Amino acid sequence: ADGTPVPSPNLGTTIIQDPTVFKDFGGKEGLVKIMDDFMVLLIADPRTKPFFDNEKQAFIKAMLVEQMCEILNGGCKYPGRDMKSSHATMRVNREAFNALVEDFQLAMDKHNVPFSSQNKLLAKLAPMYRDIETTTGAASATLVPPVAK
Ligand code: HEM
Repeated sequence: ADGTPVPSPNLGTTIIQDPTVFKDFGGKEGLVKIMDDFMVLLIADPRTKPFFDNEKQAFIKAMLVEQMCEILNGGCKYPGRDMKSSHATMRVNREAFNALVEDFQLAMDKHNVPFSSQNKLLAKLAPMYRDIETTTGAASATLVPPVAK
């Protein structure tokens, strides 16, 4: 009733109300560019390459754009799955999670997103480790359990 958007149940967090943050990301166009560079970094990074060097990268990028756009109150509606179910078939550990966050910071730096706005978004993403980290052991992008031939 007060005009506050209702967060999507799959978003994993609440949205950022301050509209200057979305502007600092260059709007949706800016997010598309950031995710393009982010994916390049993820594939160049040996810690994350096994997860992203596959045919799903375009889909994942598109989902990330919608998710970040909605979190930044950019008028998008994230259509993807929740964080727990979309990462449940992998073994993501703390190292892999931190590597992804580092690479995302590099991508945001490259696009001159002010540090304060980077941190506002990162504060929303950081608690998602609870749903995304699936192991305290070795990381692996192999489906669990293995798919029978
Ligand atoms: C805060 C951190 C993260 C966010 C916000 C995030 C977000 C997302 C989103 C929105 C999707 C698409 C969901 C869907 O399928 O509908 C996805 C899928 C995926 N994510 Fe993440 N993710 C994060 C961390 C990670 C990490 C640390 C890894 C591995 C190192 C990872 C690997 C993947 C992979 C491989 C998929 C595709 C899964 C599939 O479709 O089979 N993600 N993620």
